[in-house]
Amino acid sequence: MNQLAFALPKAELHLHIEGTFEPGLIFTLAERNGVQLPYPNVDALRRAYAFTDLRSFLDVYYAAMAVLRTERDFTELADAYLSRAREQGVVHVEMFFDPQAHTARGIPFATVIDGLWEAVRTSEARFGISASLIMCFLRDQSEESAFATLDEALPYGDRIVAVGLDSAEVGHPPSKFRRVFERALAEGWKTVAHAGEEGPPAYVWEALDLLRVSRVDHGVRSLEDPRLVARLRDERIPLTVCPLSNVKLRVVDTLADHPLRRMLDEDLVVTVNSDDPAYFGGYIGTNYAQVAQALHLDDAALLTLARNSFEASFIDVRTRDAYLARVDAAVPAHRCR
Ligand code: HPA
Ligand SMILES: [Zn+2]
Repeated sequence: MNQLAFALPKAELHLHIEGTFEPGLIFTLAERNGVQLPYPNVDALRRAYAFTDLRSFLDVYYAAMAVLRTERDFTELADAYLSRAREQGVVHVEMFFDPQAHTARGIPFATVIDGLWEAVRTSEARFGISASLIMCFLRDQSEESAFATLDEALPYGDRIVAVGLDSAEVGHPPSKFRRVFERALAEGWKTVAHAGEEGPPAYVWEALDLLRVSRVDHGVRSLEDPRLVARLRDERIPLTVCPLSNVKLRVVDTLADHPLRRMLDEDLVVTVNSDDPAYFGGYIGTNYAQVAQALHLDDAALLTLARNSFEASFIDVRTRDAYLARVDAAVPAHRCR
């Protein structure tokens, strides 16, 4: 086992909290809330995890969320992630949540954000992890629905560090949400967006130019466009890459085919993250370890990935420097410098 992959202090920047929903907790909450799932038991649910693309995953991901009903449910979901994340070396997380996936089922926005906030607010003290929230808009929903969600979030503005864009990518370009993101920026939120996961490099350009994102989520298809690669490198725009996710959703055939090493060789500010770890076969330390093995990444490369995660984060400069010092202290100097 690659112990450094787990021991390195890391920031997790691409993590859907609803994607950390483990089968055991799904069925516990289904029973507690009296919700009938379309899967009779854990084994049947796990059999549905044979994904062929992003859409086939999202169908299961949204189905499981039907059991999340109370503030306590959301707190328990986030607590369970934070507890596992600590074991994987996470010291800072900026977690996505999908309010529209809940409000569309009649769960009040306040229930979602109050429940998550309880876990986020107490995370540093209980888990040694600084945590923040990124509110994502579902790109396969309308602009109008995104605006309504933004309005609901305004009273909670200081609990949200950025807005993002997720769900089914192809056919829903960033340009569809230009006006929503303009408003979010005017409200003082930073912006990020999933782009170049299944969608073309043109979507990454749109995310940069129209949504003014601080970083690109996934972005692996950027490599198809040399001008885009040059721009990402020159402007040091981070990419939050999720290797195990890319294999599970068939963005790449195997980890050995993953473009992460090429992205590092291109001097891109690339980070490694877990996306939806309950569904994709591993949390962040496992992503580091497996990609290191498949792509023959040495300790110096893992160190770069961990350092990049803090450079790419939204934490203030002084805290970031303190985290970077912890990263350097975790690596015996003779091993990679
Ligand atoms: O990997 C993803 N891509 C897009 N939307 C998502 N929502 C959860 N995970 C994902
Ligand atoms: Zn994602």
